[in-house]
Parts: sequence; C-alpha cells; structure tokens
Amino acid sequence: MANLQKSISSPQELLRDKAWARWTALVLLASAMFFAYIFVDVLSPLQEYLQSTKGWDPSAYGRFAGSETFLNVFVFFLIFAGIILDKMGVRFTAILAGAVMVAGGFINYYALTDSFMESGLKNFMDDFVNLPDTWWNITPFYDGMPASAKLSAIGFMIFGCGCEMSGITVSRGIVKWFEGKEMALAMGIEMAVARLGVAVVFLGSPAIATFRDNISVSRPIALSVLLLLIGLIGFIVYSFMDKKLENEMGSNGEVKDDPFKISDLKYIFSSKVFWIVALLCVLYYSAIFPFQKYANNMLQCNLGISAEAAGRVFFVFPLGAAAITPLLGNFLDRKGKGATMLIWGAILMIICHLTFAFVLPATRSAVIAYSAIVLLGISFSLVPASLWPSVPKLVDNRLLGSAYAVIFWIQNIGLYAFPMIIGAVLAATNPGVENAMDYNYTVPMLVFASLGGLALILGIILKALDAKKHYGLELPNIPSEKSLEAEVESAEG
Ligand SMILES: NCCCC[C@H](N)C(=O)NCC(=O)O
Repeated sequence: MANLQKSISSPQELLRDKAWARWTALVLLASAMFFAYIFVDVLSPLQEYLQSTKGWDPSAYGRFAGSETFLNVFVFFLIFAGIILDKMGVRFTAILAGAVMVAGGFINYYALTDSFMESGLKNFMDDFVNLPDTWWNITPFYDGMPASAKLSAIGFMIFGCGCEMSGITVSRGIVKWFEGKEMALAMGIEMAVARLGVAVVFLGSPAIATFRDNISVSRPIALSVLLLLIGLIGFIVYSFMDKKLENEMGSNGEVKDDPFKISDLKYIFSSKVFWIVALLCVLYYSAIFPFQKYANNMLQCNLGISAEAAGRVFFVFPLGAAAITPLLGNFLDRKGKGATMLIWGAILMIICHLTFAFVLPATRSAVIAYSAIVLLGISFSLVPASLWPSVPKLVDNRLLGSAYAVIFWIQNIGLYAFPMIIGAVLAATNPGVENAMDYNYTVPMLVFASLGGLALILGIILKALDAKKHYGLELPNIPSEKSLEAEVESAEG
C-alpha cells in the first residue's frame, strides 16, 4: 500500500533515468557495432595477400566485397529485419542479429582455412556453384571464381543481414534508453565508435595476417569472429537490462517509431525530395564504403609500400571521421547549414578521389596521400552528420520509419554494385597484371569521383529546393534563445 501511494504521488524512477545504466546500455550496444564494423573491413587491407595466397583476382575480390548486401537488396532482408524488429522488439532482434553475424562470420572464416581447401565442400563449390561471368549475372558467383571466394561470399552475405539488422536495432535501442536525454550525443558516439572499428582494422589486420612473417588471411578473420561472439554476449547482457526497463515501464516499454508499411511506399516514392536524398545517399556512400575495400591496395600500388604501411596511412580516415562527426553533429544542432554541409562533403570527396586518380600516381608522395585522406575523413564527417538528421525535416513523421528503411535499401544497392563494378573496371584496365602491387587505379578512382560529382549536383538541387520550399535544412535543430524569444513575441502579437 505504501509503495502504491509512493508510485502515485511521485513518478517512479526508471532504470534509464540512472546515468550509469543508460551509458552501460550504450556501451553494450556500441561495442557490438564496433565488432561488426571490424568484421566488415577485416579483409579490406589484405587484397594483396588474398590474391597471392588464395588466387582472388580483382573480379573475385569485388564480387566477395559486394556480397555483404546481396540478401538485403535482392531478398529484401533489410525490410524483413525492420518488420522483425517491430514485431519482436529490441531484445529478440539484437540477439538474432548478433547470432546471424557470428554464423556468417564463421562460414567466411572457414572458407579461408586449409581444412576447407581439402574438403569435399570445396569440390562442390568448384563443380556446382558456377554462373557465366557476364553482365546479366548479378550474383556474387561466377564460373572460375576461387571456391574460397564463393564460400566467403556466402558467409559475408549472411553476416551482412545480421549487420544491417544490428544497425537498425541498435538505433532503436538507443532511442529506448536516451529519448528525452542525450540522444543525439549517444547516436554520434555510437557512429564514432563504429568508425574506430574500421581504423583498428586498417592498423591491426595486416599486422596479424603477417605475424612472424607467416602470411595467413584466416588469422585476422578468426580473431574478428571471436569479437563478434563477444558482441553477441554483449547483446545477451543488454537483453537483461532491456527486460528490466520494460518491466518497469509496463506496456509502454517498447518505443515504437513508425514501422515499415508497404502502403507507405506510394507516399514516399511520389516525393521528389525523398528521391533527391535517397540518390544523394546511395551515390555518396557508394564512393565511400566500396572505396574502403580498395583503398589499401590503391595506396600500396601508388606509393609502392606494404599492406601494413598502407594500413597505417589509411587508418587516419576512419579515425578522423570518428573524431569530427560528433562535433559536426553538435554544429548542425546549434547552427544548422545541413544542405551546405552536404555540398562541401561532396566537393571534398571529388577533390580527394581526383587526387588519388592523377596526383598520387604522378608524385608518389606520402604527404599528399595523408592530406587527401584527412580531407576525405572530413567529408565523411560532413555528410553522415548532416544527411541522417535531415531526413525528419523532409519526410512526414508518420512515414519516417519506412523512409529510413527504403533509403537504407537503396543505399545497399550501391554498396552491392560498386565493389563489383570497381573490381571489373580494375581488371579491365589492367590486362595481364599478375602482381597485386602493380595495378593502375586511375580509372576506378575516376568512377568514385564521378559518383561524388553526381552527389554534388543533387546537393545543389536539394539546397535550391530547400530555399524554395523552406524544409529548414539550413536551420539549427535546437532553436537559439533569440529565435525562441522572437517566436514568443510574434505569438503574443
Ligand atoms: N555494412 C556497412 C555499411 C553500413 C551502412 C549503413 N546502412 C549506414 O548507412 N550506416 C550509417 C553510417 O554512416 O555508417
């Protein structure tokens, strides 16, 4: 009775009201994303060793790299992931996503071991998983692809389902714990921690692969599967906290943002501004994540350095992005200029990719390489920090959940296609090149620069449309005291 009286007279303090509890929840969720992003790029600095030890030429590597998003794009797994999250909640979906990542990661690891090379499964892959290597074959497999690359692609596409599912689940989890509190900061930190995972990979993966001068591409991937397992354990621990919070909150425990609805598609697809943002997103990200898959080898070829040395140059890119993204998020919250930030992000990206295409091969200068990579890191902070928070200003609140799901799906099409396109372009523009240190990357870099050019045009159109239709893209998210006073004054007449 005393308890009942207490709960009526003063609102009950929930677990999420305790700072230690919500920041612990963030640590558990962000750690899983950190380990996931480590796995995404664990093989990216090892292109040279994959070619020399496993026979993966640029086409095989490109098909493998694109396979991550195959099921998300063609089997609509990303959309199903959204529906599972809505129906089953954060706890179940997080554990499922973590388990799917571990399963996919383990298959990818097994494909690169000696045991696989001696197994019947390898012969099966060689004999039966074959499709013609022509333009209409959009699968990650083709006749003549090394069996290890085929099985790796299967593992990576399963992992990719878990990874995108984790991405949307972690965002929902952060909303659940931080709504009405430090939500933007928590999201910025989560994204920065994920970028740190990529930085760790570019430093650590080549060092682990060449440990004691004994080259093994399966060694770093074994370690990253172990990290995925720790991430899964983190999700399980998180689920106990989530359950406790939900019990405290009663039936209102699950924070529901708008779920994906097929019927929403007609409103979304008929919006001109939605298409501008979705295309800008796919063009920009297609010149970033697929570029990461080739960046190490591009630096090796242009600077004549080892995979380890190239990793040490490239690691400043995700590190810089991790450091600057939360600051730019804060700038956007207070000062605005979202559309301008998108335009500058695209301009910086074009400058960097053109530098990699023409200036770096001509000068072979490490200073120029570092400078371009730092600029690209700034670009990769400007665009994510302004793009994602701009969506709610452009799309009706009711359609927001569906809009994000569709933007991710369209983005995944680019993330699927461009690693393969770049692999094919690299192979076609370097006929007869046997050594993975001898590729000329000018044409692939021009493809990435063109994507930046198209993103820039869309950024300019978006800014013009914003000036005409007053979406508020250039306005701050947190109104200043002055503007609040002005609003109060005008309301009072
Ligand atoms: N699997 C790695 C790519 C994740 C893409 C994800 N849909 C996304 O856009 N995340 C936001 C970001 O800026 O990383």
